[in-house]
Amino acid sequence: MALVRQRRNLNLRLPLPLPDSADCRPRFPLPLPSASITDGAAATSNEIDRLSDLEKLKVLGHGNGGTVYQVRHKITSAIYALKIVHPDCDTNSRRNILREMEILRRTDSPFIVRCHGIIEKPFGDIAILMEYMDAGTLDTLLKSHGTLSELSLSTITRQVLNGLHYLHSQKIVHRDIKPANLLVNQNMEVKIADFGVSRIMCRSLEPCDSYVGTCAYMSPERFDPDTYGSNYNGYAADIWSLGLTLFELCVGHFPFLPSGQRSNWATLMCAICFGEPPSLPETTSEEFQSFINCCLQKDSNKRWTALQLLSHPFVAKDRGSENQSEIKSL
Ligand SMILES: Nc1ncnc2c1ncn2[C@@H]1O[C@H](COP(=O)(O)OP(=O)(O)OP(=O)(O)O)[C@@H](O)[C@H]1O
Repeated sequence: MALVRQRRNLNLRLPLPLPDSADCRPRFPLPLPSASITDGAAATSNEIDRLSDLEKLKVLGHGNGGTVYQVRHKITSAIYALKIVHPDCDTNSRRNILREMEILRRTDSPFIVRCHGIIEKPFGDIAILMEYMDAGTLDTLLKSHGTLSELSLSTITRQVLNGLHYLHSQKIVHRDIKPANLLVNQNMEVKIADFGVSRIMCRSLEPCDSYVGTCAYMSPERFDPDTYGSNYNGYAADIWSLGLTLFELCVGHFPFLPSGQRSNWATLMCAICFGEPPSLPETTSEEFQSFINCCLQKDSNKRWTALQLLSHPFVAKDRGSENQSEIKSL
């Protein structure tokens, strides 16, 4: 039975806990992780361990089981994103947040959204304090600014690949790569977020339960492992999802569906498993078409890894300076 994620607007009545409650102490002493990385994230004290030190400014969005707020640290005035999950959320949402906490505690990369603290009240709310990404997600960018140029996509791709290569080297599979889970800031830094359905692999050939994540971005081997690569281990599936994500950011609609058309789960699954992988319009460069082709190999064994893709001509050339003026206009 597929565990396809559904968005729900939960009625979350979540006032921040009262000041100085001993219950608000984090179970994991901060910093989380080491503060030695200089990635442009807001400077943080070593211990932001009280929700009462944070002032809510606005709601940034709602996810499964929780709400993300923009908050200001009252002492340093630094701005963060705070994800609060209500204790009454369903078991699935609670499992997802615990998984997300576990992964955020382990990760330390400029290409992964940084966690500045995890604050838990026993039997109460769980809050994750993250760096604030001030330009939203690639999904919101697509909706507000339209499709992205190849130059921007190349810069975005390099960053996401670096993030995926880092995660995969740590034996973490994301399992839900899509535009809405790639956060972006005004410097056009792109970071992977939302580890709610991610998985830490213990053994390299361990199979992964395939029916989690967002159905539309799932790879053929997640539906049919025997036909499309014998063993679903998740790493290659992240690359497939990246390919579809870039495709969507380039053409403006989900690749397996013509613009504006909606589909059900079964139709999508048939298109992914039995149809040809989508091809980019001929107006795009050969390099980009080749890159997408390397990501969207239906046989997962033929799909390139994140490390291999980092040397693909579409991303290998750093066009950062060329890209600056374009980025500023976004
Ligand atoms: N670090 C952040 N900086 C800025 N905005 C953020 C940050 N984290 C999340 N958001 C915003 O909050 C929204 C909700 O995020 P959240 O991770 O709770 O859920 P989601 O990814 O949208 O859904 P779900 O977790 O159910 O898949 C995001 O879509 C994004 O717009």
